[in-house]
Amino acid sequence: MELDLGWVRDVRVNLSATERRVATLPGRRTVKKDAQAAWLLKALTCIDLTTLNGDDTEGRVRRLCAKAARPVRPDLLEAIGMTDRILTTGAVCVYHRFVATAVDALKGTGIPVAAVSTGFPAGLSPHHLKVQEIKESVADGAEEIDIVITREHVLTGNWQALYDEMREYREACGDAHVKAILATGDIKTLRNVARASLVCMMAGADFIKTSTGKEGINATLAVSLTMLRCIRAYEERTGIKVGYKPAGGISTAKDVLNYQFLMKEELGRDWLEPDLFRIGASSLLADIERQLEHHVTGAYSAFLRHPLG
Ligand SMILES: O=C[C@H](O)COP(=O)(O)O
Repeated sequence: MELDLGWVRDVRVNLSATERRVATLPGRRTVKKDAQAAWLLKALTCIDLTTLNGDDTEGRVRRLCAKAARPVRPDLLEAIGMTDRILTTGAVCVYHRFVATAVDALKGTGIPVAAVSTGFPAGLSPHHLKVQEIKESVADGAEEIDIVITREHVLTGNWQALYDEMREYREACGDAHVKAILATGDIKTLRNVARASLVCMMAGADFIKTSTGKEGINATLAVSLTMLRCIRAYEERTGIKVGYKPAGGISTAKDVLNYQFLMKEELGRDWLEPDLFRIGASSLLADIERQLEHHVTGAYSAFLRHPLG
């Protein structure tokens, strides 16, 4: 849609109400036993299994892809009666450099590759290079592109520049889905988070995503509540369902359940599926597998028994 500056400027966020709402969530909601295993298996299908490190190698990316295709040990799946289901993570997320490797490693699995393009994580490369990077990631086979916005546009209130940038990224993605990373830890206020969320959705983002995982503060429940309310408002006004991806620091089964509860309460059942919900995480899968093992055997295993990449 066109940029609706009036809507962007009118947005307000009540900080204390937001904090109160999310503070009560972990105490109010809990799931146990079989229900917990089911929620965790659902969470697993929404993970963008991620490696975004300076020391990434083709070998690590291939190992991560193998894990994405078979995320839970076969004996555990058998014990919980899930052997007839094809369970995979939602995507594998890598730097542009490793897109072709991941596409090759995931051939035949149906798992899409997500690329962090546009000069991730700071997003301060020259604009034409960022657009070019998106095009090259798509040409290498990425079906999803995670772009990073220019935080300066938000911090200076230049909503038109943010909108134009996002529109160009959207266009460069072609048929690939685009997730807009707001880097919420950098843009300081919940009001900025809400405004940036709206602008990115107006400019065509398929998903809005909290963080790169590299900011000082990454995904939080308060930021998530703010972004989910914007997604809800956007759907009410346009009929378009935009997806949500919290990312960065979500590493335990307990964490992810809280995000799932929030999604269900705020947006409903549709937003618990991978087409509208992704979790950007590098180590969460290991804890989910540990919890599933505990569910089956009654004992916790050490993290070293759950290598990812
Ligand atoms: O988008 C994904 C994040 O970079 C992963 O962050 P994490 O390593 O804290 O799980």
